[in-house]
Amino acid sequence: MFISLEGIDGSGKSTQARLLAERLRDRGHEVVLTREPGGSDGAEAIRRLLVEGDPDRWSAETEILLFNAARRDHLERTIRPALERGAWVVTDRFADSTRVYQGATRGELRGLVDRLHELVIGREPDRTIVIDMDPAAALKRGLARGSGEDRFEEFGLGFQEKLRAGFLALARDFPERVRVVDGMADAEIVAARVAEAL
Ligand SMILES: Nc1ncnc2c1ncn2[C@@H]1O[C@H](COP(=O)(O)OP(=O)(O)OP(=O)(O)O)[C@@H](O)[C@H]1O
Ligand SMILES: Cc1cn([C@H]2C[C@H](O)[C@@H](COP(=O)(O)O)O2)c(=O)[nH]c1=O
Repeated sequence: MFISLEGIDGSGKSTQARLLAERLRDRGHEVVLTREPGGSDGAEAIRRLLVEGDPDRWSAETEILLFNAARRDHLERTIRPALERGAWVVTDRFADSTRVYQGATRGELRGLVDRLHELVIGREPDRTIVIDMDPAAALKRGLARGSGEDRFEEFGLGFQEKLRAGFLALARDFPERVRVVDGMADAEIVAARVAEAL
C-alpha cells in the first residue's frame, strides 16, 4: 500500500507521516517512511539543488522538470522496490505537491505538470491524506520551528492560502484517492483522524 501525506508548509505532514508509520509498524507491517523532494540518494541531491541557493536559479519549467527527475529516481530506487517486497510506503509529499505548488499556483503550467506526470511518473499513491489547516497557524508553526531550509516558505501567507485552496481542490479532482483531515488539533488527535480516514 502506497500512502502520501500532503498539505501546506508547516501543516504537520512530517509529524503525521511518522505517527502513521509507527501505527502501521505496531500492527506488524514493514513500513518505508520517505519524503519528497528526496527519498533516494539521487533525489536528495536534486532536493539540495531545489531548496538551497539562489531561489531564481531555475525557471518555473526547469523547476517542474527537476521535481519530476527527483520523483522518478525516488519511485525507481525506493518506492517500487518497497512495494514489490510487500512493504507499505508512507511518503511526506508526492506528485500532488507538484500539481499544487507548480500547477495550481501558476495556471498556465498545469498542462505541463500533467503531461510530465503521465510521461515520467505514471502512477498515483493508493491513498492520499491532505492535512488541512489555517495558513496563518501553519506559518507560525514553521517559524517557531526556525527552519531556514525552505526557500518556498518565503512567499508568505497569500501564497499559502492559494496552496491550501489547491490541496482542497485535489479532494474534488480525485475523490476516490484523496481525503482531507483537519490538522488543527494535537498531533495524536490528528493521527487518529488520519487512521480513521484511511
Ligand atoms: N498537531 C500539531 N500541533 C502542534 N504542533 C505541531 C503539530 N503537528 C506538528 N507540529 C509542529 O509544527 C512544526 C511543523 O510540523 P511538521 O514538520 O510535521 O510539518 P510539515 O507539514 O511537514 O512542515 P514542512 O512542510 O514545512 O516541512 C513542527 O515543529 C512540529 O513539531
Ligand atoms: C515535492 C514538492 C515540494 N515542493 C516544495 C514544498 C516545500 O515548500 C518544499 C520542501 O518540502 P518540505 O515538505 O518542506 O520538505 O518543496 C514543491 O514546490 N513541489 C513539489 O513537487
